[in-house]
Formats: sequence, C-alpha cells, structure tokens
Amino acid sequence: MPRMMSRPVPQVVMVKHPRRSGVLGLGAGLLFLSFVSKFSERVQIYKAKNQKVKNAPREQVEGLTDLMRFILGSTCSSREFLTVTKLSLMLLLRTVGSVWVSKHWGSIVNSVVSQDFSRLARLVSEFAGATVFLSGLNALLKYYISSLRLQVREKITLWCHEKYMRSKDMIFYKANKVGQKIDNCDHQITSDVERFSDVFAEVFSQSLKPIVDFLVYSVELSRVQGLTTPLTLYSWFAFASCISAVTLPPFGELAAGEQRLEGNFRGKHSELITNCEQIAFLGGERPEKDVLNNSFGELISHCKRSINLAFNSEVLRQYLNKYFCTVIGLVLIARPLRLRPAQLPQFTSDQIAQYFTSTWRNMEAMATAIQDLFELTNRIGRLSGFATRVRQLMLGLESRPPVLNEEIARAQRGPYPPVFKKGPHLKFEHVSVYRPDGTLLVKDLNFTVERGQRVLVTGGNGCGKSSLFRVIRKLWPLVEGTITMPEDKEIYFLTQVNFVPCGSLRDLVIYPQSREEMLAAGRTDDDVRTCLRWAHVSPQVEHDGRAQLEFNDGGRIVKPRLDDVRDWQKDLSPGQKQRLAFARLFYHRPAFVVLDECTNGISPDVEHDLYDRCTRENMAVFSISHKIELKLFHERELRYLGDLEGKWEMNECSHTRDKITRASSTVKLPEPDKDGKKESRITYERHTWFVD
Ligand SMILES: Nc1ncnc2c1ncn2[C@@H]1O[C@H](COP(=O)(O)OP(=O)(O)OP(=O)(O)O)[C@@H](O)[C@H]1O
Repeated sequence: MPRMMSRPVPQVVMVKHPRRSGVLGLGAGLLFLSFVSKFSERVQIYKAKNQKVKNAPREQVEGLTDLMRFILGSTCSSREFLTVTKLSLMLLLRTVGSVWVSKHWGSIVNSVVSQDFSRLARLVSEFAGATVFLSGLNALLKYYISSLRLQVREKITLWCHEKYMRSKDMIFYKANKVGQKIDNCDHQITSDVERFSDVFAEVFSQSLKPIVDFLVYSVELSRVQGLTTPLTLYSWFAFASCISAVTLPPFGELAAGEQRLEGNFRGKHSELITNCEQIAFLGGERPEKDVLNNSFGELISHCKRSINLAFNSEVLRQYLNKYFCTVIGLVLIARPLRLRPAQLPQFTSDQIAQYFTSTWRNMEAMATAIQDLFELTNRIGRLSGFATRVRQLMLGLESRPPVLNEEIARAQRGPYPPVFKKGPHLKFEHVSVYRPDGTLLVKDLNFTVERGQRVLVTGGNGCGKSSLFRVIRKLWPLVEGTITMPEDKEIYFLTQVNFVPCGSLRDLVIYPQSREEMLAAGRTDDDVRTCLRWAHVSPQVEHDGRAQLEFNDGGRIVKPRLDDVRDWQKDLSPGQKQRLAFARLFYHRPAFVVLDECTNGISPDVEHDLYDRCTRENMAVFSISHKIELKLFHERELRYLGDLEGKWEMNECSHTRDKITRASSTVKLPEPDKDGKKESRITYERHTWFVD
C-alpha cells in the first residue's frame, strides 16, 4: 500500500543488522506467547482444583483447549472454519495497516520538524486515502465477528435440539424428570449457549489481534532498537503476570457459578408462571415472593463476591501492566540514543523526532497487545466457565446416565429378564415396576387386555398406577418381566395434565400430525369436525343456539374455524382442554388407550358419552381413576394394594353391577307457555345409568 504512494522517509534504525534482529525478535515473541497461554491455563486449572471459590462447582478442571475441541468439533463445520479464516485475515490486514500508520506518522512528524510542507501535504493526503481502506476493514471485522457469534450459536443450539428432541429417546423428558436431571435445561440451551458463543467470538477476535500485534511489533521493535527492548518488556510482563496470577480470581468457576444461579432464578420465575392460577387461589404471594427474592439474592451475592475478588487483583494489575510499564518504555526508548554505538551515524533532530514518534507508537502498541493478552486471561477464564457448562449440557443430552441398573442386572440373572415383544394384544407376564430411585411399586403383574376390553386401574395416591404406563411408553425402563404390545402408535395416552399444542384448531386435533400428513393419510377436515363433535367441543352451533366452543372477543362471539390460530393455552378452560384431548384421541383411533384421570373436569353426561364412543370405536380402554362409579364402564378392575411388596389384584367389575349407580342432574329452567306466562318451578331431571 505505501509502495504505490510516495517514497517514504527512510526509517531510523538503531541497530547494525536490523533483519537479523527482526527474526530473533519473532522467535522470542513466539516463546513468550507459548509461556503466556500455558501459564494462564495452568493457573485457572490449579485454582479450580483447589476450590478457591466458596460454593463453586468442582468440574471446572479441564483445559480450555480440550473443552473447545469437544464443543466446536462436535457441532461446527467448514462454514465456521471459513469465517474464522476470513476473520483472521482481516485481523492480520488491520495490524499491517496499523504498522503502516505508525511508520507514516513518523514520516509526517519528520516533515513537520524539517518544515518540508509539500511532502507533508502529500503524506497527509496519502493518509486520508489509506484510512478509507482501513475503515472498510474495521467494518468487515465487526461483520465477521458477529457472523461467527451467530454461526456458533446456531450450530450448538441446533445440535442440542437434535439430541434433546431425538425421536423415541425422549431426552426432553428424561433430562428433566428421570434420575440425574439436567438443571434448568431450558436456560442452558437458550442462555448458556448464547453467552458461550458471544464470549467465544469476543475472545477469538480479541486474542488474535493482540497475538498478531504482539508478533508484528516484536519484530518491528527488534529491527529498530535491537532485542533488548522486547526482551525487557517480556521479562517485565512475565513478572507482572506471575503476580497477577496469584491475585487473580478463578474467572471460569465464577462465570459458571453465575450462569447456574441465573438458571435457578429464571427457573423460579417459570414455576411461578406455570402455577400462577393455583398460587393466586391459595393467596401465595408472600411465600412465592420470598422464593424469588431468595433465589435472586443468591445470584446477587455471588456477583458481588466476583466483583470484590476482581477488584483486589485489578489495582495491582493496572499499576504493573499500565503505568509502571510506561516508565520502562521511556527508559527503553532513550537507551539507544544515550548509549549509541559508535558505528551509527549522527542523527538530526527531525530524524530523532521521527524515531521517537514511530518507536513510541510501536512500543505503545506492543504494550497494549501484551496487556490485552493478560486481559484475555479474564475472558478466557469466563469462556472456560461457559464452555464447561455447555460441554456438560451436551454430554447430558448425548447420553443420559442409566437408571435402575442394579435392579435390571438382577432381573437379567433371574427367571424373568426384561423383554418387550410385539403382539396384537397388551400382555403382562411377571412384570414388576420400579421407581427410578429403585423403590418397588408393583410386583409380578400377569394379565392380558384384548382389543375392545376395558380395565379400570385403581389404588391409593402414588402407588404406581401411572408408572405402569410410563414403562409401556418407555419413559422408565422395564426392570423385570415381558410386555407384549402392539406398535407404539396403537397405544395412546391421555394424561391428567393436558398439553395444548400451538397452532390452529385443526392442529390441536391432529397433533402430532401436520396438515400435509393428514391429507396424505386420506383424512379430511370433515373427520376433524366429526371428532370435535364426538368430543363435545364443536364450534358448530347446537340446538340451543350456542356452540360448545366459542369465544367472546371484545363483545363479539367468535366460533373458531379449523384454520383459526389462538392462544389456546389461555383461552380454553381445563374441561375444554380435556374434551379436545378426546377429540385428538378419536382422530387417531388407536387400538389401546390409557385414560389417566383425564375426565375430572368433564361433566358426567359428557363423560358417559366419551366412554361410549371409545367402546364404539373398538378401543381397549385402560382408565386410571379414583371414581368408583367408573366401574360401570369397565369389565375388570386392576387394584394396586400399595404395600411394600407391590401386591395387586384383578377383579371382575360385574359384581358391582346394580350396586353402583351413576347419576347426574339436569336443571330445567322455567319456560314461557303459550300465553307467555312463565312456570314458577325449576325442575331437576335425574339420570341414572347402568352398563348393559
Ligand atoms: N419422574 C419421576 N421420578 C421419580 N419418581 C417419580 C417420578 N414420577 C413419579 N414418581 C413417583 O413414583 C410414584 C408413583 O407415581 P404414579 O404417578 O405412578 O402414582 P399414581 O398411582 O398414578 O398416583 P396418583 O393417583 O396420585 O396419580 C410416586 O411415589 C411418585 O412420587
């Protein structure tokens, strides 16, 4: 770049063999760099191992290089590599530009002192032209840093989603519910990955610049002043870094701890949102505020501790690396002038001014580069903290620690090893169910349910009624015995708490199918409407002029169409959500259905109808319920005794016939007669049902 322009003023050098000194300066610079990188990493690992921070997790002992290799190696590809290459190139070009600026600046000073104004005008116009190029370079640098940050985040997040939502493994359930859980998994995927990507891009861009600057200026200073100047600066910074290292807090642990506490705090807020209605009914504002404040208090006191720890070391670092370093620089810059070797020519004052300006700028730039390198220890420390958390998250998502190992191993040696088989019916042979912590819930289950049959599962709270179906769905491992069952899609589960997916009314019914899959399966919108009608949640107008599903939007009654998208989670009542779950069941028409206390919010007459529909569709029904009158709809009752031995019994429901009746009442409001007079009576109609 300068060569294309005017001939520069010859550089003033204070050594006899500038080229040889430059090469030696480069070697010394590389050695110093390797010292800095190893030193800071060792210090971080040492501090983490010795648990210098109260309450900090102990895992932060792996080197950053290994962490980065694991995270980036598993997720990133040639696209990120290309961005890193482009970014490195831009950084290199910018440093070359800065060296040119500092040389050019020396020439400008020389022209001012020698009062050569025509050359000064030329140099200034060259400077103005070249800095346009430098501005473009700086903008490109920022662009590549942002791109790198985004690309790394994108790759890691998509990798996590891939593992989290891996089909059949149901890691999103296991990581949050079974055995050793991943703490605040949502926060880790959304926030920790983002922080890691930010700090990674920041560290990368800010480490490359000081490294490149440092090497370039080492060569430059060695060429102009000899090896003494850079070696003296290195020795000083090495000494300063040892002192800093002793006082430096373990930033990695602190950053990881902060993220963990951030996750807990956010988790408490999420819990509040999830349970807001129950808490409002209970009037739980005060205890819940305490929970939020305590969690926030822990976070704040951790941050305060970090700030205090950083303050102590910062005072020393500022003095050693910034101010005292200037004193050393001034001594070094004056040294060749005072001890000038005899073979060097006499310099004029404009040459000395030129030497001073450009060398001072170079020295300043190198000192800044070295300071930035040490500054980097903080950032690298934080990066290794985030990297540790991201790696733990990735490991946790990749493979969940097995549960019930011992129990399964014992059963495998016994007569009834755990086996899943495919078959047309649901058959349990010597099946025992255990909680993930190893507690026996039910022992030696033996029975078969054929298509069209109905079994009621009863027992005390927490005795393990739902757990049997968690085993069938493979959320919990099968420990002992053989389960023969049809394809997974032939068994459908309606749970106590209803999930409401996002999307249109149609999506709510056909979930997890998409509209395209629905059409490909030969199903139509009419099927969806029929299922809504069967489930008593149809937006179509009934005889009384009202639809079962309608909303009041600002005084306007709205009957949703199949394509309408709403905030269903908010807009639907618990009973409507349960009815919609039945519509979904009727749409999918499985061979077996497990109804886990999923009719609590449904009125008895509708509940009757829903059971009836299941029978008509020839589904085998497993109902888990505490409602004794439901025996009327079932042929058999599987009763858990809930004792320590996991005993159970299977009874016929027929003996309860005629002993239990199921009743509901309809209130008939007074209606006007022919003359417009109203009856003064309200009548109640009582319905009693028996199963034939
Ligand atoms: N994810 C889980 N990890 C560990 N233990 C669990 C988990 N889910 C439930 N449990 C425990 O397993 C036991 C059986 O739970 P389950 O849900 O099967 O009971 P249930 O008989 O259906 O109770 P209820 O009638 O109250 O619904 C309970 O003690 C419960 O605390």
